[in-house]
Amino acid sequence: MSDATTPASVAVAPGALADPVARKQLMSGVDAVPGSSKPDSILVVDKIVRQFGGMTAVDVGHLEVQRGIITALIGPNGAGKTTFFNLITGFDRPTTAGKGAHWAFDGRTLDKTSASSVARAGMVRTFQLTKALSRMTVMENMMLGAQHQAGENLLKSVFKPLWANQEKEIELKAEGLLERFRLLEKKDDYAGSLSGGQRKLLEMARALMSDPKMIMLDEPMAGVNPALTQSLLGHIQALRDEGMTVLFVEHDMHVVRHISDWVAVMAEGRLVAEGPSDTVMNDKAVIDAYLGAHHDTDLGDDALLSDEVLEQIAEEVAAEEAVREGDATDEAGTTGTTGEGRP
Ligand SMILES: Nc1ncnc2c1ncn2[C@@H]1O[C@H](COP(=O)(O)OP(=O)(O)OP(=O)(O)O)[C@@H](O)[C@H]1O
Repeated sequence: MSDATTPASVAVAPGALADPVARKQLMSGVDAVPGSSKPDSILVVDKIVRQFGGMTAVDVGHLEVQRGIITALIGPNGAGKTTFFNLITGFDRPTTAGKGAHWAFDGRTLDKTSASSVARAGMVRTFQLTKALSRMTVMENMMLGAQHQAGENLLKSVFKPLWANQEKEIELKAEGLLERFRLLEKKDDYAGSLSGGQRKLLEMARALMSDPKMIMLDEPMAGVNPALTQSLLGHIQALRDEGMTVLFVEHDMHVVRHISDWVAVMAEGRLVAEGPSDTVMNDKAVIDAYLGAHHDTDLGDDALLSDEVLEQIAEEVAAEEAVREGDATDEAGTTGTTGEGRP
């Protein structure tokens, strides 16, 4: 848990955070430290640890997600982001289950809640199209997204005429969402025939069938061509502007910079930094987490390459050159060539 001062609790009115100034103002009182308290947290996570054999994939002490804004969860490969998503949505169990792990969504404890109950509570994640889903039509995929509504319940099937109206309603809702995501004319096509970007739109549309309060997107931009990127980003921002909370995992740092109101960073299973994107992406812990291993990682802004990092890279390059020169000199000594390798 952070030792940050708790900002005054503020109940955010739906839609109030469509205004960027309001969002900035709201988050300006929040300390940019891992585990900081938020004015109106929709998700609060405590002591979630997941070990695989002897390896700790996730070890998050405390994390709060602010309601009504876009939060990005970033971190290098293997940082534990997907495992963390799996844990809080009930698709996996923490090693600390029953031993201090606790998480609550919109005030409701989810520790022992199944994945479908988590979705019913209003926290819904997108899923990549599996082979089975690819063989279903776009509309069939949408109807699956509404599974917990009438029609799913076998008992109700006995009284079909009673809920047949609702089935029609669900279909209309699906059509409305498909129209919004420009997929309506594809509704009878196999989902597998969609482009990468259209699949992402379908994943989002399907998640919205259950009217979530928070949508969790796992790499929404992966495999999306530039033409659809802008449209996808616009859809994500529109959801936020309508009052939905968005939590997303993304590797594309340009995207993170562009749409995130807040960024949380994981490395080696832990939460290592938090804050507004411009602050976080200049944070030494973040730079170390990404650049420590991969100097060629694009963090979306050259400004991130601080003097310190540039100096470090320059030193490493100079050291490598010195080694190469040493090798060349050795070679010259044994073959009788000049330093430039010419006889
Ligand atoms: N089922 C599993 N069994 C064993 N190890 C696992 C399992 N799932 C994840 N891991 C390990 O846990 C660590 C965290 O993986 P995870 O996929 O959560 O990271 P990530 O941050 O989502 O990475 P990426 O950005 O590459 O998707 C990795 O070392 C991974 O190999």
